[in-house]
Amino acid sequence: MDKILVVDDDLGIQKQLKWALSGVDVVFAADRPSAITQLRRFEPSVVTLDLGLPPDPANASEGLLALKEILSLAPSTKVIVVTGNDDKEHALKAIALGAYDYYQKPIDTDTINLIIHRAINLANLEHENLMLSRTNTAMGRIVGNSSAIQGASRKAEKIAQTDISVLLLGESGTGKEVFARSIHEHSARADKPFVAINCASIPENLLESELFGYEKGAFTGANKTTLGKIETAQGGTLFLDEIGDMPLGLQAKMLRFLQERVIERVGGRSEIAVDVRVICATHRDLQSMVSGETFREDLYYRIGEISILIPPLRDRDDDVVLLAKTFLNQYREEYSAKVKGFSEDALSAMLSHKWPGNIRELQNKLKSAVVLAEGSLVQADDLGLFVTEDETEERVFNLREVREIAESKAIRNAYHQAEQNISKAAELLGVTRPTLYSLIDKYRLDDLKNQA
Ligand SMILES: Nc1ncnc2c1ncn2[C@@H]1O[C@H](COP(=O)(O)OP(=O)(O)OP(=O)(O)O)[C@@H](O)[C@H]1O
Repeated sequence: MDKILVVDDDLGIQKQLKWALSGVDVVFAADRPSAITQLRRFEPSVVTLDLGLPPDPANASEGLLALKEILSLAPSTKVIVVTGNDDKEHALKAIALGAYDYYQKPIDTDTINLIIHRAINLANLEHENLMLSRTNTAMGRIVGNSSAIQGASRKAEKIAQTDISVLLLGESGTGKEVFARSIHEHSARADKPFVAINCASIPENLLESELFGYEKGAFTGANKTTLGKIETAQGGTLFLDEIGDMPLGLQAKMLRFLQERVIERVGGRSEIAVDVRVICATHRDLQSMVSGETFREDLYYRIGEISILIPPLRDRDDDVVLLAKTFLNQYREEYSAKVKGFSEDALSAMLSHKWPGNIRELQNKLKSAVVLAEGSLVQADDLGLFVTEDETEERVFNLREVREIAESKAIRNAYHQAEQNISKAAELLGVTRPTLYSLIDKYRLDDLKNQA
């Protein structure tokens, strides 16, 4: 239920508003300090604030101070100031300080009801927008909040508008194909084909005809002329996954295609012009392959006019929780399962696991957990993860560092357990909210601060 805080020392007005505001959870405060306590405790989306508060009810100073404190603690709160009959000056001052609206006494129930409900709607809308902008990166289908993934998506979004050849680098299962598709979908070629081919999964002798196509009679079994992947992508985007596994012989033919934008089918004699944008990906270290002469240097520079490093899951802060929730919802529907969320130990285990198989590993673990979970919460056990002692134990620098790592981890856990609510997280950790904020600053847990 929507919560509103009424700050007024007049008990008559408190009562009047309590009756007037049906369907809303109303809490009260009669002075500035208790208003701040209630704000911290209930986090109302809307506050009505009488500017004439004790100890100086004849003046607006205490009310204006309360307004400043409320907005600095919870800037998205919609504060409606209530002023004396002819006190327009202070009302305008309050608006200049960031109040959402003002209302002059005497209170007319219908009007104030309308103003309050409009403020509640706006606050809810802003909250929804904020949630959406957090879960969606610039590139739409890429789920993630961390600065690492946001940086990669911003780069991809800019590149999408051009025809530059892109090289996506990253470990297996980090989402290179997802990025390639997103770049295609955000490009002018979006309504043309996106054709993907994995160079590592096709036997060397078949890869050439798979890519370039073949003429009828080119080899035994070539009963009819067949287009290759490059031609099928005409006008669109060709995604060459695992380019590092392309045999050296074929690399030369690929280079010619990239330089001249023409191909010859296997067994063919004529050149065919193709207009495709090429995106390559690999988990290999192409630079050292170039040094070891297993990858052509000229091809390396041609495919990697711009490269984007897709970060491993372990470097994406709390994205693992966001992704896990997304996949949980997806699999729950797919398998008509009953699980609703994650237990504390499951969250903890997911946050400390290193995810060598990245997002694909997370998906696999979640699929079986959704099927195996007995209760309504997925447990660490269901994920095949175990809450281990801190994995950094083997490399201890000093006691300060140990404390810092342990505290950061505990803060992250509490924050997720409290569903991103800082006040609740502080309660779980047994510290005050300001102390938690200063710890977040101290340990540079910036992503938590941005979401708070
Ligand atoms: N940021 C993301 N948000 C949502 N789903 C994602 C994200 N990144 C990857 N996935 C999902 O994770 C799985 C693995 O991604 P993908 O196949 O793109 O990885 P990859 O890096 O190309 O792997 P490989 O190198 O093994 O081919 C896919 O099912 C994909 O849909």
